Amino acid sequence: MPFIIAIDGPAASGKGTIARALAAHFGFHHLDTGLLYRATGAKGGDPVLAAQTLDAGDLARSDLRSAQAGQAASRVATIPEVRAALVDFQRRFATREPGAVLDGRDIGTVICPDAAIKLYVTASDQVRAARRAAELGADPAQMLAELQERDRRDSERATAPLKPADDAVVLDTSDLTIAEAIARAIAQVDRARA
Ligand SMILES: Nc1ncnc2c1ncn2[C@@H]1O[C@H](COP(=O)(O)OP(=O)(O)OP(=O)(O)O)[C@@H](O)[C@H]1O
Ligand SMILES: Nc1ccn([C@@H]2O[C@H](COP(=O)(O)O)[C@@H](O)[C@H]2O)c(=O)n1
Repeated sequence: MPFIIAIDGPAASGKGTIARALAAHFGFHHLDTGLLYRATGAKGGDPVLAAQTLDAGDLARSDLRSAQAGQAASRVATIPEVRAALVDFQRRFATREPGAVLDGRDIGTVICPDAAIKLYVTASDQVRAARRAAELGADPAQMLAELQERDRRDSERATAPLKPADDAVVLDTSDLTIAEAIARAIAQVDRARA
């Protein structure tokens, strides 16, 4: 039975950083599910058709990490038919042996409700904006507005809104270095595997 690690949280909280590190540490597969929504938003045309026909080329586009791609992703992510088109791929990925780490917004609540361990990674708005601004070479105030708008849309949508699963472990990385955050996440997974 594959071991599933579900990681959710708001934008730029450090989910991807932790997910990649956990996958490397435990030898698991990693899926950044946000990339599916970013690619769907960037593809243009009918978003439902875009989600239904996503291919490897769409996911390899070089412009998916931009703030604009994040905004487009969060708009198409409010469409229930778009979300439905992406469920099977994510659930199939989660069955890969020996285990899988998926990070996103609804992994612990909708995609993998039976995951062995669920982490909800968060950080203060200011810290997240500063980190993303440094990463993209952008203005922190502009990043703050962008993240808050995206978080609001993600939290308020009717289908699969961003929220911690009832049984998620909350990991606030505001005052943690990357190494500290990863060490805490590894400790949580070790506990769940014991
Ligand atoms: N604990 C930390 N301390 C300092 N910087 C961090 C920490 N965790 C992550 N970062 C940095 O913050 C930025 C955002 O991290 P990351 O991409 O992992 O977030 P995310 O939650 O996956 O974002 P998104 O939801 O937009 O995909 C990256 O530049 C990353 O290197
Ligand atoms: N499971 C998920 C993952 C992502 N989204 C939406 O995509 C946007 C971009 O995600 P990033 O993780 O790359 O920032 C995000 O703002 C969500 O709108 C989602 O709905 N569900």
